[in-house]
Amino acid sequence: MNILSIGGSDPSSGAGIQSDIRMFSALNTYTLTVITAITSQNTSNFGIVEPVSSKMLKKQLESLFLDFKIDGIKIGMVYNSKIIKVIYQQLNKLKIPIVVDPVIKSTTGGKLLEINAVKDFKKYIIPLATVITPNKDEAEFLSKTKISRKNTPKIIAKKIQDMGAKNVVITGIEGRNNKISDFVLEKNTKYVISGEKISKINHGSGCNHSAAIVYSLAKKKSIKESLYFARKFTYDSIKNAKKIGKGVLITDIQSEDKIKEDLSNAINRFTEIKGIYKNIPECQTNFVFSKQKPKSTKDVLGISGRIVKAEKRVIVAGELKYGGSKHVATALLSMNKKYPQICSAINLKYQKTTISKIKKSKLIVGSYDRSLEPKDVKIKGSTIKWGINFAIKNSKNIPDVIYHKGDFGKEPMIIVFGKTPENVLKKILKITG
Ligand SMILES: Nc1ncnc2c1ncn2[C@@H]1O[C@H](COP(=O)(O)OP(=O)(O)O)[C@@H](O)[C@H]1O
Ligand SMILES: Cc1ncc(COP(=O)(O)OP(=O)(O)O)c(N)n1
Repeated sequence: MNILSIGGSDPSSGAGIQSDIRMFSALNTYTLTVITAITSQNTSNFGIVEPVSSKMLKKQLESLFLDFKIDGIKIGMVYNSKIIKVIYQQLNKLKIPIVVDPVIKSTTGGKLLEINAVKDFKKYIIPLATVITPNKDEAEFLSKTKISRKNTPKIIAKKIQDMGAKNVVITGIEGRNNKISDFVLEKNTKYVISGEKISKINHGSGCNHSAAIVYSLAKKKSIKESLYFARKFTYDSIKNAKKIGKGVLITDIQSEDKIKEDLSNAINRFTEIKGIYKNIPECQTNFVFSKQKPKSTKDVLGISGRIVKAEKRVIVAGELKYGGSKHVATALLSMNKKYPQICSAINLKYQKTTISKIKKSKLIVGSYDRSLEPKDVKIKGSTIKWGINFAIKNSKNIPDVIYHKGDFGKEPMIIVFGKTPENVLKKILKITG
């Protein structure tokens, strides 16, 4: 799939064209780009803007339209009237989804749309939009109306829809109980998408949101499905935002490929630890790594077979697959529910020597006694969940390791937890060998 991003260059790659390339790549989508303006900005300050000429803009667009099948277009920073008019001339006959992110001011205070271009923005760019995604301030600015009890988000969204956008999403409306909501006016239907507000000031969430919407629309999903997808995608990107520069955080997506790469590297290194075969239990070992906010074992990457003992070596039997692990993944899900930063785990053979090494190292250890398992837990088969929750409850801090000594016919086990497979590996190195 090919998606075209039309917008400004942000050298810090936190927003604009460079951010879109990162996001579409994380979604395994080829990004075509047309630059409207070059900006100088970083995570703290906004410098200057140099718009490209109309001729340059037109040539960029023509060169792409002549060569590629384009499945969707995202429009970000357009800056001035000349740019706006060229975009309109080139795009107004297209029949593919177009998402407009009306960027007016950057988080760092930079001007992304000239004030004397606002009229043309409304006249030419807004009517191109299959979906337009103003944040609350942008919606108030475009509609010239402050959101209030009288002037509800619906009234404001309708004003923007009347300018020609087919569907309007007003993002980032803050509510009570740490909630943040997006108000949607889809043709004649209205609804609200609400969720938890992450307390991070970030660069790029709006760009990611509109990028994810166009990606999903280009995959022929409905407006509603696309908005829910984009909301989750953006939430993950904010959750995973990193302090790369000195100022605001830069949003990022932990791509599935990166999860695979990290887990695969850690598994390879695990198999090379001297004498590690002594730590493989009878039921063998699995090593898992989850996506952010995993909901079920389907969001946890693990080995579809196991890491097995072959005399004095260990070998990986099976492939990395989401849903590949049941037991270790279930233990991780219980831990992650309480401590969302914990996304990786491995199970090892229970040995008294390992437990005493764990106790000597500074790792935090929790345990549970399977003979205390309530009957209904046994019947429901939710032993692991019960055990991990029991150990968490009885530990003041996040346990690095949880073990149980088994029960009649049940093998004792140690599970090592960490934020990443690399983090788990570091803990294993402290307690094995
Ligand atoms: N702090 C936050 N926590 C969770 N979601 C957020 C947060 N800030 C914005 N969002 C969501 O991210 C998406 C992009 O919105 P927003 O960041 O408001 O756009 P913009 O960058 O244009 O201001 C929306 O779905 C919005 O609700
Ligand atoms: C070139 C460029 N385009 C867009 C923006 C807006 O980024 P930001 O201020 O972080 O806002 P959101 O991406 O979160 O809407 C920019 N700064 N530069």
